[in-house]
Amino acid sequence: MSQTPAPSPAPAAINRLAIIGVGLIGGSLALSLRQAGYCREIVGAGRDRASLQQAQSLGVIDRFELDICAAVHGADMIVLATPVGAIESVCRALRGCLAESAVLTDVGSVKASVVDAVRIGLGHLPAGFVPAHPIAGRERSGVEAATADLYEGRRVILTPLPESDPQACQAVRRMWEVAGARVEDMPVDHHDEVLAATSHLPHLLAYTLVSSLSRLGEQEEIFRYAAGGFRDFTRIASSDPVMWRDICLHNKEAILGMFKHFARDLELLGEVIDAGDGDRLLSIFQRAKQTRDRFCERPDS
Ligand SMILES: NC(=O)c1ccc[n+]([C@@H]2O[C@H](COP(=O)([O-])OP(=O)(O)OC[C@H]3O[C@@H](n4cnc5c(N)ncnc54)[C@H](O)[C@@H]3O)[C@@H](O)[C@H]2O)c1
Ligand SMILES: O=C(O)C(=O)C[C@]1(C(=O)O)C=C[C@@H](O)C=C1
Repeated sequence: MSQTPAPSPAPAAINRLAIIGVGLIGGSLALSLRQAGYCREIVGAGRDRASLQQAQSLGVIDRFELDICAAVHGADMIVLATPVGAIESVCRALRGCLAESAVLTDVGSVKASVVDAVRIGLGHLPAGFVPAHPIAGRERSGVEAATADLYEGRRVILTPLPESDPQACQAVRRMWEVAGARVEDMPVDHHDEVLAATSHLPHLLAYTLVSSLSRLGEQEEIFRYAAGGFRDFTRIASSDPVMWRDICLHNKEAILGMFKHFARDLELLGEVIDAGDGDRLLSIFQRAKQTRDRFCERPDS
């Protein structure tokens, strides 16, 4: 009796995906696309042989290259997933190696300076370049922290440029949707202002609080009595210092603008406490509680 052959799997939409910088963010993208069968081959590139070997043995990438040009050879999708301070030098190394049809995207936490870095590094902005930023992550870094479900139900912001080819935008959007994300477009400058408020400011406050307390003479004693409040507020101070140094250096104006806004409110709080104005304290805390409770009720929070 003749058997009906099993239907052949749908062809992978990305033939060769090259990820430059296979850490938490690039590695998680690779894992989720691999799980979905969306790429025929995933090639990793970076500077550190040991971590690329680890990425290969964890099944995150199929193979790796230490030479960035070799890694992007024949790739139809290239993702820059290094800290933002490395993007310019990576793009310099990519000069003359990118196929005209290749789609180039990134995952950087800031966008205006990444666009500048790509323009300077490559010498022009290719039509295939579509900047992107997944609003998902954690305080651990490196490929060992990567997970296939990191982007499930999370937002990814695309900041397409006037130069960006609509088909390249569609390819980047589809890739992130396959990884489980909800994709939205936003202008570059607006992205940098919004993220300065809700991501960069909280990280810098957490780092500063821990750094400031660690220099108190009584630190042995105070940390003995630190508990859930301290742990919750400061989780993100365990994030990668190189990544956050680069974010500060590359989103300076928006971050300093948020510092001014926050410093005014902190000063006001000091005045209200000094004046013993309980009603005013209550109204500040009530507004904050309502805002955070509403945020936490959102399914995507
Ligand atoms: N961690 C987060 O929560 C988060 C969230 C969203 C976006 N991002 C952005 O994603 C990017 C990567 O962050 P991550 O958390 O995956 O960091 P990571 O440290 O886990 O990974 C970065 C990788 O880049 C490699 N690398 C560094 N410099 C390089 C260079 N010059 N050439 C080639 N490879 C290089 C490192 O070896 C590492 O493998 C950053 O731009 C960051 O702003 C991070
Ligand atoms: O959840 C965390 O630990 C993160 O730091 C993720 C987080 C953030 O929410 O601020 C950090 C940086 C990004 O660019 C995007 C997301």
